[in-house]
Amino acid sequence: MGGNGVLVCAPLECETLEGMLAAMDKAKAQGADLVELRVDAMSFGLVSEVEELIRRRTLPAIVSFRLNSARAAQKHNDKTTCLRVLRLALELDVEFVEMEHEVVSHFDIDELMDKRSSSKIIVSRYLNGEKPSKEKLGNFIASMQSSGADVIKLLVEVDYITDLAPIFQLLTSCQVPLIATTVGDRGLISQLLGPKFGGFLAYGSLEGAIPGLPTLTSLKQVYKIEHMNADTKVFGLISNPVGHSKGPLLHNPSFRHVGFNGIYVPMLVDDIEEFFKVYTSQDFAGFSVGIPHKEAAVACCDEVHPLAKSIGAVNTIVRRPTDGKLIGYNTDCEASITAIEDALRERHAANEEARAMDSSPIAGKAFVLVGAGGAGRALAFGAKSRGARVFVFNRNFKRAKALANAVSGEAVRYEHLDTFCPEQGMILANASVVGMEPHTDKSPVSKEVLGAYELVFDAVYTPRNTKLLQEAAQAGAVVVSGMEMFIRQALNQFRLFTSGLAPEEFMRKLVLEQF
Ligand SMILES: O=C1C[C@@](O)(C(=O)O)C[C@@H](O)[C@@H]1O
Repeated sequence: MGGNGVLVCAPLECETLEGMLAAMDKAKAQGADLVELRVDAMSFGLVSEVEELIRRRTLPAIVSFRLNSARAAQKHNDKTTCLRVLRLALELDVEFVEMEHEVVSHFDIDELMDKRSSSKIIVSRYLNGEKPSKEKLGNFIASMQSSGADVIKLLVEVDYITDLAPIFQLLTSCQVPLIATTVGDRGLISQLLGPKFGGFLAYGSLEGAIPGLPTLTSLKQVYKIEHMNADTKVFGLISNPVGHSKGPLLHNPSFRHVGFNGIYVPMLVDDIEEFFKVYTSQDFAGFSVGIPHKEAAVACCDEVHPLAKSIGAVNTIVRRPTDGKLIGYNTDCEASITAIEDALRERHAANEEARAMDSSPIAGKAFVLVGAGGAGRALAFGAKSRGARVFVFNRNFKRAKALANAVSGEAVRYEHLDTFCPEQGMILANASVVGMEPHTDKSPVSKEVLGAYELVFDAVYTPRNTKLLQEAAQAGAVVVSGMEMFIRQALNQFRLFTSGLAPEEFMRKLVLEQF
């Protein structure tokens, strides 16, 4: 158990007794404080197997026998068996016994309550297909509370991250210990932020076992939720997809390194405008913005920094503590352009043809940009500000044209990308998602034309060495990984999040050693 009293619980669903015991040992090794034994998952013939499981448990346990699930219907589990198992668990004095509100009657609950000595009773309810308003959830809680439960649990299916807001409000206000857990990828932050809002426990899965749940190792090592308290400021990456981001691995340890009480979580957001309508509290203090929301983010801000405004894309938002206003910035532009400049300067210095340090090594060069989304806009404006001639390629030609016009550049049809070679020594920058995990066998540009480029940059950073960069290196170009842009944009973002702190050496070391 951590400093805030929050328990980390691993739900285990194995068919065999030995499987359950092995999974329990694993959960223990990965830092779980307790396990939820979903005994309805076991294909046991005898209740004696459950008895053995409980007796041989190596961690405190919740014994749960769900009847209200698709699996229960398949396995013909019935209420009589369920009650037998729960009675047995109480007789064996297991730490927690969980029963479903919609299955077990008040009469059953009373009977089971009478049986227990020190076990705590969790009464749970599964809500699917209903949009969970705060009122609705509150009503369920009130009726569950009247059963005399020690702990109440809500299992909610969420379609959008905004569905979690009423759950956070309830966690804060509920008078009885409350567990709120969710089903679906959009619910991930309910477990990561639960402890901040007063949740009784957080669920973590064994490596990769349950989609939508954080892993036990990430709860323990990345988020360290045991340190979280009501004052912890929430930061997050608003993106879709979001799972590829290394942001949580970078920002969370860095917050701890500088002693800043913050947590940085992935936020799988479908509609950014709706997101900011719902999450208005000062608890949600700052955001990174990723694909595909960077352009739409501009309109969500109350104030936008002039650079971000001219680019038309925001990748960083800070909620101003004094008045709650959302202020938008762009840290991608300087990050990507300085990464390219530094690599060229290094190359020129090595070749002893160094130019005057005060002019950009990009000045006057042909800058070929692939992708006209948020990241592409930042690169195009950055290149233009350094005096480059910008050529924009984008699958949607209209967007390519609009961006090219904005930077006095030229839009070229996407079909010509593989043969485009007006001169030698150009710079190529990929700002599209082509080549990003899981599509690592793809490259936006064929290798035959790469010899025309002096430098190739890829904004994709997962993987660090994309197919494009591998082929560019083979063709003799200087290559700059998106990881360099990632770290630089994150450093400035971190300064904005924390009002000036940025442990550069620490953050660079993390990226080098752990990613
Ligand atoms: O483009 C990126 C990458 C990012 O989306 C991420 O993957 O963590 C975070 C954003 O701030 C940044 O602009």
